[in-house]
Amino acid sequence: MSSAPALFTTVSAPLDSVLADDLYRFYHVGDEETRALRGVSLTLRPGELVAVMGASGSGKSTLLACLAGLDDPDGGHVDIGGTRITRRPEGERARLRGTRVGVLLQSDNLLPHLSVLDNALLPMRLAGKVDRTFALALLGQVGLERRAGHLPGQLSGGELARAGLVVALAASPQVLLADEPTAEVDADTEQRLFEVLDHFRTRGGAVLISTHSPALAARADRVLRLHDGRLHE
Ligand SMILES: Nc1ncnc2c1ncn2[C@@H]1O[C@H](COP(=O)(O)OP(=O)(O)OP(=O)(O)O)[C@@H](O)[C@H]1O
Repeated sequence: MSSAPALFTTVSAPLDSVLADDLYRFYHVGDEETRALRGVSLTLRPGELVAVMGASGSGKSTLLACLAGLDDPDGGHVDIGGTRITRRPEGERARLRGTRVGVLLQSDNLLPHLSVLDNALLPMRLAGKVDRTFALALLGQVGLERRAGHLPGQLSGGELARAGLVVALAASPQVLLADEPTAEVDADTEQRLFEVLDHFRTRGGAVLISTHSPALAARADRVLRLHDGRLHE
């Protein structure tokens, strides 16, 4: 499986894949203020895999959501391949994500009434490039070829994690932003998922993951640590 043929076309992005400049995000619930991000800056370049680690509640999911343009920071901005995603109309953000960014959130990416294969074909349809052979090859790479016709509710937790990654990568993005892609999977499944990330990185994709897994972080090019809303390399 790890010696799979080159699945991803080589990405050539001349600019930083992701540039985050001085991000602030404060949440307010009643009188309670949570300072989730306090001046976070980072760059993610083509062909690198960066892991963000930090205690539960340190702001990792908030950072990922701001990078993906799913949430707006209160201060600072994010550029994807030189294009601003922060505080842009939702249609523009969705287009940018659809063409350049694969997003894998903690709550999985799959629509419950579509088969695993149809879930993988959906982002391709939105990006205007349906490639069933590629979708099946990706499913094969994560060992899910025999689950293509199953509904998400018929998969195990580890299988769901693998299918979610396939959906995030289906439209051949330049950037993958994945929030704890190996949460709640066993060591073998983590290895399979890493191989897919590594393959994507080798072909020039830029990967940023949040993780609690020291084993996964050890295989990243860089590890960033979030503590009290600030990043430390
Ligand atoms: N929508 C929200 N409203 C209010 N507070 C929030 C909201 N989302 C997150 N928070 C708070 O912001 C802080 C950062 O949360 P976040 O989910 O980014 O942390 P995390 O590092 O991803 O945690 P975990 O590792 O447990 O997933 C936490 O204290 C959380 O309670």
